[in-house]
Amino acid sequence: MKHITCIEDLRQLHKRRVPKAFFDYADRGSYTEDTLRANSADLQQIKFRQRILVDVSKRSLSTTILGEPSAMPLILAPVGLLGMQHGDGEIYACRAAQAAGIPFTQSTMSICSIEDIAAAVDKPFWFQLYVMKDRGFIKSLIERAIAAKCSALVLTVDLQVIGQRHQDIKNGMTVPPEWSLSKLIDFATKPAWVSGVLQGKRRTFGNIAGHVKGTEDLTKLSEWTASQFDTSLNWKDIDWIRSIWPGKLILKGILDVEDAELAAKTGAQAIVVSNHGGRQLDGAPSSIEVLPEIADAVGSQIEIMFDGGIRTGMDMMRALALGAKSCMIGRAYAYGLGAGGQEGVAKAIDILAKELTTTMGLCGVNTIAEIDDHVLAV
Ligand SMILES: Cc1cc2nc3c(=O)[nH]c(=O)nc-3n(C[C@H](O)[C@H](O)[C@H](O)COP(=O)(O)O)c2cc1C
Ligand SMILES: CCCCCCC(=O)C(=O)O
Repeated sequence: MKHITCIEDLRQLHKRRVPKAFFDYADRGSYTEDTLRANSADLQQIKFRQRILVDVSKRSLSTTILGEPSAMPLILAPVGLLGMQHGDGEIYACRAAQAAGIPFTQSTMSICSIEDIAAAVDKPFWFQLYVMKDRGFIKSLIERAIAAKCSALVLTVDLQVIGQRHQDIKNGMTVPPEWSLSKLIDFATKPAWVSGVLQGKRRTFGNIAGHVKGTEDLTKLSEWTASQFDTSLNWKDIDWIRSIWPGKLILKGILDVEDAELAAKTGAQAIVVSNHGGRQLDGAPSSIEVLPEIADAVGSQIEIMFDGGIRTGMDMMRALALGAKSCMIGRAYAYGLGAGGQEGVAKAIDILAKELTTTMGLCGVNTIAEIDDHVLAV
């Protein structure tokens, strides 16, 4: 990893090492991908104010996230199928996050199960929930997260209806998955990836397989899962979740001020301003475009997390300056995982940390708490 200097280097290595279907699943977005592109493009347009001759010798990235100390204002976002980017990918990503002193969020749609991760790491991690029609199963999933001592529940609220990702269909990432000669050849040319995945604990959705009747079979499992996303999910369901989950609750996928105001009234501790990394509502604004108005409206009532398009520490600084208390990354660490397992995820975190600390120094700030819009050029 010596010559890897930025997240784009990890992306290129991921692309070489992981079969195209899984690389594209991580990399691409929904429909025209306008929102996917806008996430990064809008961040990059924001310019900093360079400040000089300020003593920046005592810079620190340390902060708190939901009242807990964190080495930096960064969280690994829930990313489905990490175990297909690298065998046991969820475990390696969680270990890298914990070694760096930041939270890791396990997706409902993980390959490793909640219990697999809990048995493999020392500290609590966060669990992300997709609410499915089978509420008995969802109740049992929340109870499993409680038993595993997960320290926050991230309820994703922007995937009741699934945005189509054209490239997944073209690559046969469908229900059931499609096989082709070119796909088999692609797999055959990635022996290190194949052996890593074969050595992994599981190769299907670990949280779901076997817990619901018939889902031991891969086709049935994927059909059941695809049919389970619940379009009837609404604000009243938050009360039901809160009646089962006693801990910290985060609502992820908010882009609208009115929704942020409703979220602040639910008793949740945080929201994530997010458009699901441009994978859902194509044509939605970039996350950074709506962050300032949401932060103005509810920032004093509820903790604000941000994601969408973060590829550099400079992007983190921009989001912090516009009202986020912390940032989540999805692709940036998924690229690291595909490129080099735990070491690759650690590299992604380290790249962002170094870029953020450098940017702070050149903008004349020493602490995360000092970052606000005075670091931006107007
Ligand atoms: C491959 C992939 C899978 C994802 N799976 C989930 C998921 O299971 N649950 C969820 O809430 N968000 C999921 N997301 C969205 C991320 O949590 C996050 O919102 C998004 O990646 C942020 O944008 P970024 O990738 O530009 O950092 C996924 C994102 C990617 C790239
Ligand atoms: C059947 C689609 C499930 C998608 C789950 C993972 C996810 O959120 C993503 O963005 O991909």
